[in-house]
Amino acid sequence: MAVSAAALRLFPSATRFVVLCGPGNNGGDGYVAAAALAESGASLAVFAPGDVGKLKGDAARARATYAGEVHAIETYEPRTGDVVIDALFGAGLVRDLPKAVQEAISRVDDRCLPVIAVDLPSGIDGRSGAVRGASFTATHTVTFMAAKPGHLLLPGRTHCGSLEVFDIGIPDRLVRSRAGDLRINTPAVWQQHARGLDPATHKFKRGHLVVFSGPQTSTGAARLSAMAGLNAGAGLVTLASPPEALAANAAHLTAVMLKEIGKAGDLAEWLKDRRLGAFVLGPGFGVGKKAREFALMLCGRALVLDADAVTAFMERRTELFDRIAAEGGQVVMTPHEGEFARLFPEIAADTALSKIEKALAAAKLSHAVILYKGSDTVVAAPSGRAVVNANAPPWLATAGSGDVLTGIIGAHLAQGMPAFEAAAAAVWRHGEAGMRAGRGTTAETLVENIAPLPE
Ligand SMILES: NC(=O)C1=CN([C@@H]2O[C@H](COP(=O)(O)OP(=O)(O)OC[C@H]3O[C@@H](n4cnc5c(N)ncnc54)[C@H](O)[C@@H]3O)[C@@H](O)[C@H]2O)[C@@H](O)CC1
Ligand SMILES: [K+]
Repeated sequence: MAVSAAALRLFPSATRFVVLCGPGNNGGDGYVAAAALAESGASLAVFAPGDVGKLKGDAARARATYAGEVHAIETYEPRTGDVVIDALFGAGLVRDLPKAVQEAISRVDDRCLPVIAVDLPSGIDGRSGAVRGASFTATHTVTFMAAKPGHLLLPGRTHCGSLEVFDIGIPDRLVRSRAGDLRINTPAVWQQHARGLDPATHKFKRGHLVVFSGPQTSTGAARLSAMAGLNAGAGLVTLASPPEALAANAAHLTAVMLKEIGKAGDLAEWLKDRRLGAFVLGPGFGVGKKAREFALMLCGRALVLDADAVTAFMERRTELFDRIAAEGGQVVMTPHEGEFARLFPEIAADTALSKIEKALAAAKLSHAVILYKGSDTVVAAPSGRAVVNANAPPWLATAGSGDVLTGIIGAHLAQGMPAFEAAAAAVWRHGEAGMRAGRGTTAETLVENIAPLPE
């Protein structure tokens, strides 16, 4: 009923609704929608692959509700004015689409016909968002109970069009028990921890964030993180700079403070100050021994390891993971796809795993919260909790955008948020900042558009 209502609402001027029904319960949903459309008086045609007699159980009962004729899918010739209702495969897709279905998809694509997908666009794997052989690209998708990973993870998300989640009366406790510790990243996930941050409080209580600068010729990335940290609410931000980059940094800083930290010895001395609440290491820092030394010294604190600080451990990751486990700090790592593959090559190469499962495996192995970046960023904790982010506009993919994100995480850690919530809230705020900054945003305008945490 929800599918037929969406079809009539979205395409009142359709000359014909074409319902494509598959061999399982997704097809069953299609027959129920077809019966409802027929009852409304709409012009209608139904096509199905293979032998309809094979339908079993609920799908067979659903088939019986539709009294009209069912044609072989091979005979479907798309016409201008058709609106396709794709009820071929949903949650039960287990392998690549059959040839006859792939051919029907390409005929529909050639005509650029609008498609309404039932549950998932056929061809999209609901668990991973992967395309199995081919897939419809829907204008609108009607799913039931809850969004599935395949609606949010790429490339699945780009095939769904607008997503409608229709409540079919399954109790929330059952949905939650099946979803486990997986959520869409909304403020509800971390707001409880954000509420504790009182903006009226003393600047030391709002947390002191330290960002490490790279050498003289690559200082910009760290300054972006530092500025983002300040705008995101850290009370104090200090840029820790090697001596040769002090002048370059000083020329560009006002509210952010500057401190000379050259060697590991300087850092060891400075770390005695427990008011230093959180640390950002990696943006523009340089890949090498110094990055490793600094990171290992910081594993017991609240720490974001990004970019070069992630890559630096490519061949010596056990050293880092063991230290994180031993020191028990609040550590967040923020790899993009390339960095993820460098640090977790065996996990990255496992094609059976979804992005969520990859992030969870990496979190477990590293003992850190993993923020696996992309337009479908996943944040995963060693405990098995995970969120998928969905508010990021595509124009966030701009130079320096990741450095801004890192700074926001740092600000949250400095204010005492636990690592998972700090990372999830930062991804969300970063997405919001991108929306506020609008198309054509640069990293600088992104920093200016970081809004206060929602109340
Ligand atoms: N609680 C639920 O599970 C609900 C399910 N519903 C509908 O039921 C659907 C899931 O039903 P099913 O589990 O029957 O799964 P599907 O209808 O998605 O497909 C399963 C059928 O297709 C076959 N199949 C899978 N991949 C194939 C491939 N590549 N080539 C050829 N055949 C293939 C399977 O052997 C099986 O016969 C959902 O997507 C949704 O539309 C809804 O009616 C609401 C409630
Ligand atoms: K479908």
